[in-house]
Amino acid sequence: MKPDIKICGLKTPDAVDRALKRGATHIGFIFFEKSPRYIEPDLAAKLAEPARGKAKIVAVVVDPTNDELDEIVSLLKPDMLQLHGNESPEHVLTIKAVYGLPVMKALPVRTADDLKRVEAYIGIADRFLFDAKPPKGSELPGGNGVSFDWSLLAWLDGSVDYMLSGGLNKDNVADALFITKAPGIDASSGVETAPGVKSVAKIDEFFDAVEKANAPVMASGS
Ligand SMILES: O=C(O)c1ccccc1N[C@@H]1O[C@H](COP(=O)(O)O)[C@@H](O)[C@H]1O
Repeated sequence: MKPDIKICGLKTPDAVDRALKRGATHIGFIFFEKSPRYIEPDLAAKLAEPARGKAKIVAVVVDPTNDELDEIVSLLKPDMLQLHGNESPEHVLTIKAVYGLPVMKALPVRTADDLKRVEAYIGIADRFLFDAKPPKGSELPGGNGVSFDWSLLAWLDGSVDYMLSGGLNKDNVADALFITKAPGIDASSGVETAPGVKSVAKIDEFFDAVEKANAPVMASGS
């Protein structure tokens, strides 16, 4: 089945346009100030306009304060919040109750033990996003361009809805899909020429690779 595809960390109209034209189901904006992909909420709102009703608009936040969320939600009017910090299940519940938006909870993964944290969010998070643990010294909780051992996801109960992220690019996405059968995938630095600089050519190559991975295998004829 064709996975949902999220292109994250968008900052320009041409990158938004290309992601939409290629069939992105989700587009993400990063509201973490230390990130090279950080965008002001009012600019994100303008960029997101062409996506309304076509792709889900995702606000990516990290241990957000109420003031931050108030501003982002009122300006951007996202379809979904991606919580990419250490938000507890209780905090996720509160955020959902206050803003009435679905939440995708990001969890960092390095070992099978890391996936045990899923349980605490079942029935609370609407979806999970599994990302690699940040490398030592990185100031970013996500967007580091590193992958984890995808075979770990075989431990998951099939009912867990998630997006796979972490270093996905045109060269590895077919393997990632083959190994995980992920219901969603998320790419950011893998479609950039430099940190925070999206490339329409790389977005195209990424979608081409996903389409190729999903193409039905034709039986060899006569
Ligand atoms: O991209 C960022 O800078 C970022 C900052 C803070 C939280 C999350 C961030 N990005 C998320 O991480 C995944 C994986 O990124 P990558 O593909 O490994 O570069 C990305 O898709 C965002 O959802």
